[in-house]
Amino acid sequence: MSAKLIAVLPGDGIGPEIMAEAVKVLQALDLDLQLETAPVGGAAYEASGHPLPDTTLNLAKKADAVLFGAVGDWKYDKLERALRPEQAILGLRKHLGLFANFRPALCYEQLTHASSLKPELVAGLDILILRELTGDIYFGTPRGRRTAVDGHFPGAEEAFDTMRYSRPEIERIAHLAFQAARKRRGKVTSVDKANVLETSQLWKDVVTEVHQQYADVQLDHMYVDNAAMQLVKAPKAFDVIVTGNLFGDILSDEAAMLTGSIGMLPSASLDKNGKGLYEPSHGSAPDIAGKGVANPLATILSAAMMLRYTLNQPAQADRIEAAVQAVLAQGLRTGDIWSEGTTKVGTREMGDAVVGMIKTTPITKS
Ligand SMILES: NC(=O)c1ccc[n+]([C@@H]2O[C@H](COP(=O)([O-])OP(=O)(O)OC[C@H]3O[C@@H](n4cnc5c(N)ncnc54)[C@H](O)[C@@H]3O)[C@@H](O)[C@H]2O)c1
Ligand SMILES: CC(C)[C@H](C(=O)O)[C@@H](O)C(=O)O
Ligand SMILES: [Mg+2]
Repeated sequence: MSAKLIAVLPGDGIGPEIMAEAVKVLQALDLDLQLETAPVGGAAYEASGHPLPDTTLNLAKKADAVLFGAVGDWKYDKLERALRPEQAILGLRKHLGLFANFRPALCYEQLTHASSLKPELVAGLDILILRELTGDIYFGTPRGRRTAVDGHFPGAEEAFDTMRYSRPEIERIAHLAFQAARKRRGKVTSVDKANVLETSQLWKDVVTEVHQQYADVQLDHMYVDNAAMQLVKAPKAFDVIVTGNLFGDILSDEAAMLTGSIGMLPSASLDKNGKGLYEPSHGSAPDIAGKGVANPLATILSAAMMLRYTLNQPAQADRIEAAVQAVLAQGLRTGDIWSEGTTKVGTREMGDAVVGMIKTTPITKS
């Protein structure tokens, strides 16, 4: 069988630092992978004038899977929107049809005390946020600037975006949510703002209809403001949360803190055939970039998701996840998850420790 092609897109800020560690981990597994790196985001803009050059997009399309770091930097905030680094990840999601974003929030036993919540609230936490990724106000048109003709300030400059969802877009993500719940604890919470937004009312109606095909799964609906509150009040009451693009973006960052740090939250963004892009849920963290202190575990765990979901190597994914847990059990911590009595290490040391653990605990190939 020929080598699987992985597009490696490190990006900006801490992106190259965390990606180097994930690549080391993949190389430590005895797998037939061909890793090809390409610029993306601000790095690509500097090199070629566009955050998602055709060469990078074509590599991503051709590859069996994409491993993505992070993009963005404050210095690009004044660029016209189409040229900003964030358009690279939005463009990849759109062009590759990556509509289903799985963001599992797991609180590892060793990190119970790293969460900003009381340990008993997060101990054993295992929830899955399923975020719709190619619709909603992120991609709706029209959008832009204009002169207000009504409202509180007619004649004033105003900006507008369009929130939209179509029935099939909601149906396909709802099916995935119920199917995921079947393999877990059998409960889906659909999060919306149907008390105000028509988009959300359609979301709620369609999720309810699709639920009729999954009588064995429990379905609850929750408004997003309440969901934000319940996530910090009683996070373990959730199993699968399914929601739209904007609410999912916000709730997944909130859920990250239940696990100890945003540096722990991996993600998989899948198309209808299971092909995917894998990236940490966090951004390029310009405030700590270049210092060698970023937590590489979300990216390393994203590589594990890639092995499980797209490359059909579940045993190798297990191996990475077990190595991460073993390293945490040894007491190694990057600054974001450090607590009294543990050992603070940098990005590279953390990656080296995971690689070392993988090499000393080999398993049979899947
Ligand atoms: N998918 C992506 O590429 C992606 C995702 C989110 C934000 N961004 C972009 O990243 C830039 C910075 O955004 P932001 O500051 O709002 O969010 P961020 O996620 O980059 O950082 C938020 C906070 O979390 C910390 N943090 C993030 N990742 C960390 C890690 N691995 N280890 C330790 N600490 C970590 C940062 O230091 C910062 O204090 C912006 O340009 C934004 O648009 C990109
Ligand atoms: C960088 C930005 C476009 C992106 C999003 O909003 O989807 C990020 O916050 C994420 O969560 O992946
Ligand atoms: Mg986000």
